[in-house]
Amino acid sequence: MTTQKLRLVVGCDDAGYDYKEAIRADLEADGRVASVLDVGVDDDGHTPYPRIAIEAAQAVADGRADRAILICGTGLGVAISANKVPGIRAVTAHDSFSVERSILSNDAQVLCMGQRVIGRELARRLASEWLGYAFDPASASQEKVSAITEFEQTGAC
Ligand SMILES: O=C[C@H](O)[C@H](O)COP(=O)(O)O
Repeated sequence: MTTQKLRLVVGCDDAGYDYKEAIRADLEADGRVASVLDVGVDDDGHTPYPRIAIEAAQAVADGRADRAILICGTGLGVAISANKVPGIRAVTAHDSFSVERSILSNDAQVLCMGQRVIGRELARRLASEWLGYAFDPASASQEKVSAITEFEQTGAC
């Protein structure tokens, strides 16, 4: 369980707008959430997904937010884009177990989902479940997450 309220970012392209809006409303009403920064798009937005995903990931990497949820058609393009920001671990996950392990195994700060892939209510439920997990830096997974960071920073691991 998370113990401190999370500062979140949400973002999408036009293919993910409806789910982003629904999830943002859920997050804003959730007592586990301290704040929600919406980096777009809005209801007539056509910003390409890489720009939205990178802006959201930079907010996390800069320490302005703790985590982000990104929605596009598949959840793939936003994950690829977010992962280009140093320090970011973004995953695409559409099932409960993967969402859990994205935090507990991978300490991933960014969850990506696809509006053209899963149902709206499942996406909302997964977002809620995701909020409830916290990575344990004392766990055996820390060493593996650290190896990712080491490679990113030094080119070796
Ligand atoms: O990963 C990309 C997303 O699914 C995006 O919403 C759609 O991208 P496309 O228009 O290039 O297919």
